[in-house]
Amino acid sequence: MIEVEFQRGFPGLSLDVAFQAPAGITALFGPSGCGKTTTVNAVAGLLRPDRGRIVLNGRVLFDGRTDLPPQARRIGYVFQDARLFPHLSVARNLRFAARWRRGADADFDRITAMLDLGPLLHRRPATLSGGERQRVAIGRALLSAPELLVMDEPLAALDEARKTEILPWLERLRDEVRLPMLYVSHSVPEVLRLANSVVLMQQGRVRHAGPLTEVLADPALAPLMGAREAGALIAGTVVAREADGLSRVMTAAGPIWLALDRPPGTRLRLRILAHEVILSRAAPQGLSALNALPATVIDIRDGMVQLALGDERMLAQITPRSVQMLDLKAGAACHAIVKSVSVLPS
Ligand SMILES: Nc1ncnc2c1ncn2[C@@H]1O[C@H](COP(=O)(O)OP(=O)(O)OP(=O)(O)O)[C@@H](O)[C@H]1O
Repeated sequence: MIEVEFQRGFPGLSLDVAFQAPAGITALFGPSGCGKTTTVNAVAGLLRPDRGRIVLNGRVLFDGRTDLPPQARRIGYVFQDARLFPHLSVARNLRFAARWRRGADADFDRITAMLDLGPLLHRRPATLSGGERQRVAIGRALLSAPELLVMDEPLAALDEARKTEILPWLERLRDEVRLPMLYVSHSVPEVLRLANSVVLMQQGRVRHAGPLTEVLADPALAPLMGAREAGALIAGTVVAREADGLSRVMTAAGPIWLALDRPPGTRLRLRILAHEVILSRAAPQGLSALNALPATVIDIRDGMVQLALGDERMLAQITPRSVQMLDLKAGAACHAIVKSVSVLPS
């Protein structure tokens, strides 16, 4: 767990930042110039706050008295450009990061296997693709045995094909390495695919910090991620393939049937946008939509109905006239009819 709280003034912007990030990927998200890079630099020890307190797993990195230098903070940093040593092979770039550590050989084998770096070990950085270079940079950061991984727009310099190539590795990192990771990004698709939590930043301040699912399902916060993005992000697992070819996906909101070809056990993230959900007070009958889930209204605001479905939250975009016709208010029982679901790998 990383605990961050600091202030730092610049002529054009004063930063006043506070959030905590547990294990998993926490995206620092916000418009250009809102202070994302400055924040991760303060955490990594590359920028000195005016005041504050930064604590990693109970260890003070910075406060009024302590100010550990970057190399003593146990933080792995992956920059936009990989910054590998050009004259060293991939293997030597990797070994360099672990050079002082006991147990480094076992880590070398484990991390090389996890990121499938074996075939690249004898190559020089100049002969690698941008995506391969970033994979090596991630491996190098992990080999320093960090307690926190900081990634500042690690995909920003890559073209779409290379981004697509590296995303599954970042997912693997998220699911297999139990580290807190701060991930700076202003790409909504990247955040949706990778993040567990989000720190939403605006003009040097934290507007909200919390689980991604909570941000997307909150009508007040979702617009900060881009108006089109309001909706739910629900975790599910494929449990069965039905006789008619549809897959049954179990979620905390209930079972959802999807036309998918994934084996049972596959974990997914399901994205259900607010404008793809319609509401009905009675259990719907005679509808072509496959998925109608019992729900309870939590709140109605700005044309959005916020719903509870078991432990999950969902949004439905709705006109004031429909709110009136259906007599919807907080606490009302209804059914959420989901017209379409997009599936993100998890
Ligand atoms: N060394 C500095 N000197 C003066 N001002 C600075 C300095 N570093 C950061 N700032 C101020 O902080 C602002 C935020 O910069 P920062 O790079 O953290 O934003 P960002 O959210 O990462 O933006 P982007 O998405 O474009 O990378 C800058 O626009 C600038 O006003």
